[in-house]
Amino acid sequence: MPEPRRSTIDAGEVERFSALAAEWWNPNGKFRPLHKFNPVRLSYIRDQVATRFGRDPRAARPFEGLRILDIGCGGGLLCEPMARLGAEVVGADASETNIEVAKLHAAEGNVSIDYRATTAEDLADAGEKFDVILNMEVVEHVADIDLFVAKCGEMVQPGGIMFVATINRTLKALGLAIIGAEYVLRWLPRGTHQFGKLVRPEELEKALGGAGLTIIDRTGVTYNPLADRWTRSKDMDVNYMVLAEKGSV
Ligand SMILES: C[S@@+](CC[C@H](N)C(=O)[O-])C[C@H]1O[C@@H](n2cnc3c(N)ncnc32)[C@H](O)[C@@H]1O
Ligand SMILES: [Mg+2]
Repeated sequence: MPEPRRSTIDAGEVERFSALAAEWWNPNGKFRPLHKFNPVRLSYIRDQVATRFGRDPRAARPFEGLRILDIGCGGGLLCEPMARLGAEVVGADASETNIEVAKLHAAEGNVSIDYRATTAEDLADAGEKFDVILNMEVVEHVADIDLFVAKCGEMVQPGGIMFVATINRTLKALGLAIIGAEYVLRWLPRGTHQFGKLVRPEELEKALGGAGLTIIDRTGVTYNPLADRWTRSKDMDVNYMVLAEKGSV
């Protein structure tokens, strides 16, 4: 008998996000933290993509001609700005409800995005390729991180790049990102993050390496309570982002 096909879907996780789908575009709702992350992650993505692909970040549509996959796109908080920067965007999420919300919002704003309710494994197995993959706040919610990263890696064109944002598995992250954010400040619903599923940078690096990608940049993302703003920092103990590249040979 053939082995059952491995899947990246953790049904409980996908269900939890589907149940909150109406909240995606509410800047003060359950996804407020993602809205608050947007300025820092967008400026990082814009600057890195511009550098790696030789674009002028101040141009009106610097991402023209680039094909971008936003995997685990949720309501499309990153897909829309990517499309506005000129990219051809595929937004994919395992939750059909999220994709419905994302499609409606893009239609209201007249933004063109190819939204699909699917997984990384199905896209990769269909032979899809991208210049840039955004893998933001997803790896800590999948069932099989090595498979997920491997399938995303397969879809990166030689010379292409993948951004990964997640939360480190440290005691500081347990205190700030779980106890602080879910129980004390109530920024996120309780149970959003499970400590055991958080991802250490070296684990991510190993999974990326197995997928033929090398980390070329890394940054911490930390909260500044006085400014109520997230900024880049050297501290990768809690939230962090890495940029990985697939060699062009
Ligand atoms: C925390 S949200 C991040 C949304 C978006 N990337 C952002 O940062 O604004 C995680 C998303 O990943 C999706 N997801 C979870 N497991 C997935 C999988 N195996 N394949 C694709 N999407 C998945 C969930 O449905 C959810 O929308
Ligand atoms: Mg998360």
